[in-house]
Amino acid sequence: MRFVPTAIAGVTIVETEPRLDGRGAFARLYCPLEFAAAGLGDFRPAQVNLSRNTARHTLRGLHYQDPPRAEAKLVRVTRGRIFDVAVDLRPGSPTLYRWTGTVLDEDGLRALFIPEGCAHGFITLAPETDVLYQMGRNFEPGWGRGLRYDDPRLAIAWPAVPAVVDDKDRNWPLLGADV
Ligand SMILES: Cc1cn([C@H]2C[C@H](O)[C@@H](COP(=O)(O)OP(=O)(O)O[C@H]3O[C@@H](C)C(=O)[C@@H](O)[C@H]3O)O2)c(=O)[nH]c1=O
Repeated sequence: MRFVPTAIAGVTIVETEPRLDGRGAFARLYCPLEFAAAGLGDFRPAQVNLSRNTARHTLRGLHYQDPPRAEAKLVRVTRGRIFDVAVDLRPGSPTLYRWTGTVLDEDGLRALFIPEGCAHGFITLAPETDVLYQMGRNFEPGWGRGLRYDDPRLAIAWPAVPAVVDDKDRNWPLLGADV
């Protein structure tokens, strides 16, 4: 596996190194030892979730959880294509409130690791897009928090105008004027 850093410490593109043969390929997608060796901490997926998105330009996010329920996630696409975004919310971080984004598509061989303390969201770039998440923590209702995908203080350069957005995601609070 190859771990490619982004502009935000810990937010990491995880690439696989498939072994090809006459049948096709074999690829390792996750390994706790390799994650730890890459400096990503003790990421141990507790749940695996599927997000199925019917329409192109469906936007979900930006979602995070505060301590003590902060959660890391490893995100990949098994069908279709997304622009995947992480926002740094860690107090004291030199990249606080900065965002980074990358395209993930259905070859499934590239994933984005989002560490605890960062918000996450995506927009689909194709219809019928499936996003598979490995989550570092079990789902507990009531701990979910959000940022507005169109918050002018984040100024995320989404590659398309969102066509489908849940009311919940349209109504997260904007960041304060002091940010
Ligand atoms: C996140 C989650 C939701 N649910 C339920 C709650 C609700 O009834 C339904 C849909 O939940 P949501 O509206 O929160 O789904 P969604 O808006 O897709 O939430 C997801 O967005 C992306 C951007 C992420 O990063 C994920 O971690 C997650 O927050 O599924 C679970 O049962 N388990 C879970 O882990």
